[in-house]
This record gives sequence, C-alpha cells and structure tokens, in this order.
Amino acid sequence: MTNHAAFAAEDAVTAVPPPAQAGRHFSSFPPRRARDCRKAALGRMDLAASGVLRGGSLLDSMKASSPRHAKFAAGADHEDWMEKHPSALEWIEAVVAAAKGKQIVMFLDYDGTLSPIVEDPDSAVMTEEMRDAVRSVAQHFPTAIVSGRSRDKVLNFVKLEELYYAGSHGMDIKGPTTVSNHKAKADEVLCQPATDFLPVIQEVYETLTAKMEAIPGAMVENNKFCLSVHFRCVDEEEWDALGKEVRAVLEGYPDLRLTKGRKVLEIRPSIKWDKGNALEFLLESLGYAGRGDVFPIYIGDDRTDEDAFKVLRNMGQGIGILVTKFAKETTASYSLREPAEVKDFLRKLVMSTGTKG
Ligand SMILES: O=P(O)(O)OC[C@H]1O[C@H](O[C@H]2O[C@H](CO)[C@@H](O)[C@H](O)[C@H]2O)[C@H](O)[C@@H](O)[C@@H]1O
Repeated sequence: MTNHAAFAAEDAVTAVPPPAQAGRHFSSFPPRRARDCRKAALGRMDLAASGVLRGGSLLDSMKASSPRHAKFAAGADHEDWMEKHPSALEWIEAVVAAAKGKQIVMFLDYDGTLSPIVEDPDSAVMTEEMRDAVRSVAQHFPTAIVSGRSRDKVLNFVKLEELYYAGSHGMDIKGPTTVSNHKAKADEVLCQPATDFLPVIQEVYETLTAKMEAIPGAMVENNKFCLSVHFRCVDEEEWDALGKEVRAVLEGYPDLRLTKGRKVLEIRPSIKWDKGNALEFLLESLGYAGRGDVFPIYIGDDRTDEDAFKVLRNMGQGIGILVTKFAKETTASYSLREPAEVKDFLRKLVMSTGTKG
C-alpha cells in the first residue's frame, strides 16, 4: 500500500449515523475521597515528555499527525509492528487470563475510539450498539470516559450517567450522577485542577475564533479548560498560516501550551496534568492505588492517550490498547483497528469475564 493510500484510508471520515437514544441508569461505584488534584497539578511538568510543541516547525508537527506524512504509515514494518502490538480482539483470551482474579477498571477515550472520526466535531455521535457495549462494561467494571472534549459535551454524546467522566484531557473529572436506586445524587466534582485558567482560555478562544475566520475550514472548539483548533477541513496549503497564527496568539500567553492531536492543535494550561494523571487520580479515588489486584485497561487512538499508556507501562499493571489501522509509535501493548473492533472487544470481555466486578 502506498503512503497516499494509507492516508486516504486512515483519514477517510465516516458517514454520520443517526442520533442515539439516551441510555438507562443503574448502579455504579461510589468514589472515595481523593488527594487534592490541584496540588498535584502544580508539580513540575516534564516538557520533553509532554508532547509540547515548542521550537521547530509547527507545520512539520501538523504533518506528522497526518498518516500521509507519518514515518510508520504503512508498508513492510506493519507485520513487525503487529507482532509487538497484537490485536486485543484476537488475543482476548490472553487479556482475560492476565486479568483473572483482578479488578478490571476500564478507561475509554471518545473520538476515534467510541466514535469514528468525522469531519464535523459536533456530529461525532456513537452508535446505539456501541452505547450498549459500554453500558454493559460499566455494569461489570468501574468505567471512565477520558476525553479531550469538555465533560458536558462528551457526556452528551455518550449519554450514560453511570460512568466516570474526565473531560478537557483529564482536567475536569466527575463521578456518576446516578446510583443504584435510580435517584440522582448531587453533582460532585472530583477534580478540576485548572479552574484558574478559565478566564484566559475564554479570552484565547475569542481571539482565535476571530483570527480563524480568515482561514476557510478552520474551526475553534471550546472544551472548557482547553481549546481545539481544527484543521481537518483546511486546505493543506493553509496549514502553515494556521499554525503561525495560533503560535502568534499564544506568544502572549506563556502559561498555555500547545499540543497536537488528529488534525487538531490543542491549547491547554501549562500544568502537570494530562490523561495519565486522570487515570491515576481515578484509580486512587476508587481506592485501587497501590493494589496489585487491579487490572486497568485503557483504550485510545490519539497522541494524548499515550500519557495514559505510559502510566500503565510504568505501573506494570493492566494494558494499553491503541486504536489504529496503521503502525505508529506507541507505548500501548495491544491494538484494535477501529471503533467497531473496540465494540467487539468490550462485548467479548464482558462475556469472557462473566462475573460482576
Ligand atoms: O480525547 P478525545 O476524546 O479523542 O478527543 C480528542 C479531540 O477529538 C475531537 O476531534 C477529533 O475528532 C473529530 C470528530 O471525529 C474530528 O473532526 C477531528 O479532526 C479530530 O481531531 C474533538 O473535536 C476535539 O475537541 C478533541 O480534543
């Protein structure tokens, strides 16, 4: 397969399915009191490891996030890569065996994992079948959605109130809003380490929205504690101009950092808090920190999910699963090709483990 073919396949957006129905409510896992995440987020950020886009060509970074330009896009290395990152679906028995006797805790990214990538971020709905699969997983194991989207937005897509949600790349974490007797309990924010940044994020959102009007196809999404500048629908010849414009705006805001995702530049507070911290925080909140009998599974498709994969790798517990059709640099140990395979994996996991967690 040529690199161009790889690009076309990976980036082909998916037709938007019809809107889904709201899910049922049922019991969940009450969170325990967690450490103060604001204090933890003040720790020193490892800029080298944080994926922060600093010096060098921003255009190169933007291209690198596009499979057409990616080093490992396709070709002879793919088989080798699959040996190192085998299909979690094909190896489900090995996964179940590794988790045997342990408490599985499920972490799921949203875009590209539970919903296919589409051109319009507001149309990235998930199918009712996927919702059923996630609902079923949450009946068996504590389950969290960890997304770059704002928490409200991702809840609005997933529509399952019995889950934990970590929005804004983990900077807005909240527990379930339903309990076993189906009565709503008071909303309880568990962790918001970046509240001080809300005014500045809003200011940058307004500035960037005005600037991006000049670039056809560009779009700025407000994800509450962070912003996404989308360039999926921007002509590639305009990417350089877009990147320079974003960087110029950020020069006035040294407390914000720029990272990249799938055809998106992401602006977030320069605090030491990412999806990896969110995973650790949730494990701690659930009372699982430091326990050897816990088996976290994190499934995600993007660069930002690598922070969580690294945490699992360092813990030496559980598994990271990268959703991709192409060989990519990753710390995940398994792979799945697309959201449809994620759904099948979730279903099989529930069937294979059988008992309630
Ligand atoms: O952490 P995630 O849940 O994966 O969120 C990451 C970003 O996802 C969304 O953008 C991506 O999906 C869009 C819809 O398929 C697509 O149009 C876009 O090109 C992708 O980058 C979301 O819109 C962003 O705000 C999230 O940061």
